[in-house]
Amino acid sequence: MIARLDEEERALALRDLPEWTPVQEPEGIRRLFIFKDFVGAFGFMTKVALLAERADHHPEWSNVYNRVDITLTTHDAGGLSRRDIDLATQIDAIYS
Ligand SMILES: C[C@H](O)[C@H](O)[C@H]1CNC2=NC(N)=NC(=O)C2=N1
Repeated sequence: MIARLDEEERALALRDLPEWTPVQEPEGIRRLFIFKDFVGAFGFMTKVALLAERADHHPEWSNVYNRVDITLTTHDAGGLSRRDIDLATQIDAIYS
């Protein structure tokens, strides 16, 4: 069972993820990614999907044309966990 981060752990982890915004219901973090066009957005989604499957940790996301809106939360923990932080870090690396 993966643990939900407490307030202090969450604050510390989010220092290194300045582009991600804390959200509630579900408790998690959210970031909007913008691309030149749909091909850019979908190529990014393909890479994230492979990462997510490898980590057995999956994003809640939506795509409209060149925009990808991602929320990371851990259903098994009922909130934000280390898995979300790890996946967000990997997603940022793909985007940059
Ligand atoms: C059985 C499987 O390992 C679990 O359901 C995994 C899969 N992917 C998951 N993804 C996310 N975001 N949260 C989870 O709790 C989760 N659990």
